[in-house]
Amino acid sequence: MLLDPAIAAVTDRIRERSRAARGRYRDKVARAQQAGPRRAHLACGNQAHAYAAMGEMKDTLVEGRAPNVGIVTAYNDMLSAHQPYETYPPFLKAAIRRAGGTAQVAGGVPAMCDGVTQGQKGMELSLFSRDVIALATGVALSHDTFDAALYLGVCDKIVPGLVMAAASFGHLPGIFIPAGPMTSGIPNDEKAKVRQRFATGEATRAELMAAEMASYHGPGTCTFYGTANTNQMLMEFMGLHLPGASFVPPGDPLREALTTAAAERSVAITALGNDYRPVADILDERAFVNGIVGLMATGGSTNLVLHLPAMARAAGVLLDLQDFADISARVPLMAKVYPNGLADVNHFHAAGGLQFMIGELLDAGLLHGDVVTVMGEGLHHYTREPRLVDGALTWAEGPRRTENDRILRPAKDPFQPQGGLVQLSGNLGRAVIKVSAVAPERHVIEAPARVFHTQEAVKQAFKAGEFTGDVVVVVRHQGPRANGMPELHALTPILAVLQDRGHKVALVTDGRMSGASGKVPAAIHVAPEAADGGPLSLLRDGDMVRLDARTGRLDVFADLSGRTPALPEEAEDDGLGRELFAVFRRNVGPATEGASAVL
Ligand SMILES: O=C(O)[C@H](O)[C@@H](O)[C@H](O)[C@H](O)COP(=O)(O)O
Ligand code: SF4
Repeated sequence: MLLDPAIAAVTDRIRERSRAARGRYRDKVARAQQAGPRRAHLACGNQAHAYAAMGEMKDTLVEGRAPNVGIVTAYNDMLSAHQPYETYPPFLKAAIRRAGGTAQVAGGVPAMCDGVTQGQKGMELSLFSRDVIALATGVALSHDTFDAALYLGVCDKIVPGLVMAAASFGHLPGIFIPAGPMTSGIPNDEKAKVRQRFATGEATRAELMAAEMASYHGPGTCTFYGTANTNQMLMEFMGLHLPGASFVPPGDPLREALTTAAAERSVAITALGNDYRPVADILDERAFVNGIVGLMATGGSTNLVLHLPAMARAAGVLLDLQDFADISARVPLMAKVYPNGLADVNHFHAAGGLQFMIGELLDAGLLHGDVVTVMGEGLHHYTREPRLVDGALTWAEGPRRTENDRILRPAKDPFQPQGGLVQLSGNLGRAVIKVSAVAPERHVIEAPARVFHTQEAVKQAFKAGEFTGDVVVVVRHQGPRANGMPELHALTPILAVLQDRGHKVALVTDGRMSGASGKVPAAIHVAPEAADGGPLSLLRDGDMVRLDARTGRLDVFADLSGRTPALPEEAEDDGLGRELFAVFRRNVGPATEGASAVL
């Protein structure tokens, strides 16, 4: 199928914009490749230290002919999605040994659960933790004894941080290994309703706790289509998972077979063999365009509008918000998974999932098919789904029709003709809004502003009954330089209550929202941020603000000239590590470029 002209034009524009940066990147990768097999240039002492504790693998390692695979793991018990990784390293090592290689845990990386820190002080470290993960992965791989890497990570900032590092070590082949989604609990929508009833005092704390525990009830990724599951989609659309690996639950025999297969594949695609697949050959402008197409077609998390530019820049690919806007304008919304609908990722997967979508989008010419992937040449590999036949893993032709058109639709008969994310611009700056989860009649909101500097202040105003009509809630000084750009998802229940009362409600912030945020229109990632003197800092209560997702405008109808910028209250260090991240706040770039302090 010929590539759609609009997708081709965006790709050409990115390729042209990135030409110099991508050239420098490819030169760097070539230098690393010329250094030859990764251990040939290490001194005896370096190698002795590296292998000292490797037991039966030691001789093979010293001999130096078998591929050595570095495992980078984001295991911890705090993220339900990462808890299954506890047992992965010995399992992977055994599989790699059977495949003729050796393996070492190169290092661990930190992982923050945004569900644990949501609405708490820790959330101010969340976005910066992505860069910390990239740095920690760099520390792990800097031992430089590896011919390939396996990346164990699923959630919000973990996959982006790992990809930033995998691209930086682009001479190494790399495969991302997921652990799979939690089995379905109570519907996400039911949980959200109990939260709203708790916010209005109609539900007890005991009822709320029971609903939360019935929603988040076991190992695996939370089942809403938030940032973590959007990451899983990206890893298939960009060719860094094995096909169909994303949504097989932990403990399923197919899960174990896919993990084994990824281990075996990592041995097969090193420079020591004859199917060398370095990450640098996979992560080019076409892979990132394919990722953005998947983001739009699935109505994925707004956080990827921050993460993808940082991931791409690590590979010498320069993305702009206009690239997202142009792809969103061309790609249909094919999936309705919470918060965009009532289904969860398990239902989505059962309806046909990513394999159905990739097939549809390839047939529609909306994806680059001629790409390099860890599975082989071409994205067509990702239209196939894994099966266990007589105990053996095989890939079969994936579904070519949806099993549930209330969850998943063909590209020719989508839920919406355009993607879920819209760029806004106007006299308040640039912003992003996720419209796939917002009712069409709420795509334009014009109302008086109420201006706040913290989420807590909004909650206090709600409790005091101060919201009695249409309102644009402005929460400023939440940008990367101000306090690390936290998610303000804890405001969702009270904003939804106001909306359900019949008020026109919108949120405008230089902060961000969760991938699980949904039905209330929110203009987020406003840049320039208030802490950088952006117009948000000049807003006052009562200013008339208009958020228009149809025309892509964000404006205030007031003369801001002559106003003095409002400064936030000085935040005090709180014993939760805030002071350790001052260097990130000082050096972080704008949200429009991915809000990174390292790239
Ligand atoms: O971007 C995301 O997907 C969110 O960061 C998500 O990972 C986070 O955990 C939410 O807070 C979960 O939703 P609740 O807070 O509503 O449980
Ligand atoms: S999806 Fe969010 S809440 Fe769930 S484990 Fe991952 S980070 Fe935590």
